[in-house]
Amino acid sequence: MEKMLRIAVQKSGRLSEKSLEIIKNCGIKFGSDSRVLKEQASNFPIEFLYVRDDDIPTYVRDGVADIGIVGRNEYDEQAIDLAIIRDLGFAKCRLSIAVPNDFTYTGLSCLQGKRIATSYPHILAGVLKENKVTASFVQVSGSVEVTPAVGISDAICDLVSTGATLAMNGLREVETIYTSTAVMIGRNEMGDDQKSSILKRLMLRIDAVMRANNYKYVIFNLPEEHLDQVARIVGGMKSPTVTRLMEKGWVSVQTVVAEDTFWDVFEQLKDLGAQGILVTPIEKMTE
Ligand SMILES: Nc1ncnc2c1ncn2[C@@H]1O[C@H](COP(=O)(O)OP(=O)(O)OP(=O)(O)O)[C@@H](O)[C@H]1O
Ligand SMILES: O=P(O)(O)OC[C@H]1O[C@H](OP(=O)(O)OP(=O)(O)O)[C@H](O)[C@@H]1O
Ligand SMILES: [Mg+2]
Repeated sequence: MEKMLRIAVQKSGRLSEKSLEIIKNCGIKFGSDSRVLKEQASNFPIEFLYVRDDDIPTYVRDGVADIGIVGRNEYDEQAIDLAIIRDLGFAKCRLSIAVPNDFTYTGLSCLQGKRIATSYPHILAGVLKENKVTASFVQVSGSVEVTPAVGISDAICDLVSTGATLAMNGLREVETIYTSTAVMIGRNEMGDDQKSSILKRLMLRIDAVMRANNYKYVIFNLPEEHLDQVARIVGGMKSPTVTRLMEKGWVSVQTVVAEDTFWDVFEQLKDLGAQGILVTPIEKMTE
């Protein structure tokens, strides 16, 4: 019987949707009912385990799951020796220190002797130690932002993305101590050739999906005289594809452009007389 690679993903929360989306975009079919906590894909040798994110590093260490998707913050907080197989890039957030709006903050030394509420005592302890600050920790597993208002902490250290939760609870961010994205984790040694080869196949697909997400396919018309300049701006995968238009002196150019440089490139193309710029997403992309 063919072996299965077992992946642990968060059952519900900030990581769930994107974790499953990335695997679905690999053409892997699954997802019967959200109450099913273990299921197999119908067209790939992979089995899903839907659990709390805090449990994922231990499950992977103990071999309950072979790989898992967690926030890097959770992985570092638990300090379990595992391998980071890939940074998946989503669930971008930061671990920050925040204080009540009326707290006069001039630096980490202001926290000396204070009570700090957090769900990340290990990461926080490391930063305070480095800065020779001694504080007491109030360990809570959620709703950290409420603790100063109820008098059990003087400051907090929690995850921030938009900053809306801090603002709505009368807190202000004063120090970012850590930044995080979702990562795929696994044991340093899989210890099983069949599973290693399934993981290799899976990563080939995930890489193609991630690369595609970072690029756009761009088509535009251009006065031929500007082709050399444009080729320097848009390299494409090898070089741009150029076809002649019926109208004399004009060409159509097809290329790929990295998402994070897209608007810069767009402006330069406009300046060089590009017209009818069409931009489409790419589904899969290999090197
Ligand atoms: N506001 C945010 N924006 C982006 N990513 C976030 C945000 N908050 C948390 N994350 C990331 O998502 C991970 C899971 O967050 P979530 O709040 O869903 O966890 P949880 O409440 O501990 O869930 P669980 O019920 O599975 O234990 C965090 O460890 C972090 O990496
Ligand atoms: O800066 P923001 O965009 O407002 O996001 C920050 C909030 O998001 C996370 O909690 P989440 O909403 O996931 O709830 P939880 O406490 O149940 O984990 C985090 O713990 C913050 O409370
Ligand atoms: Mg959790």
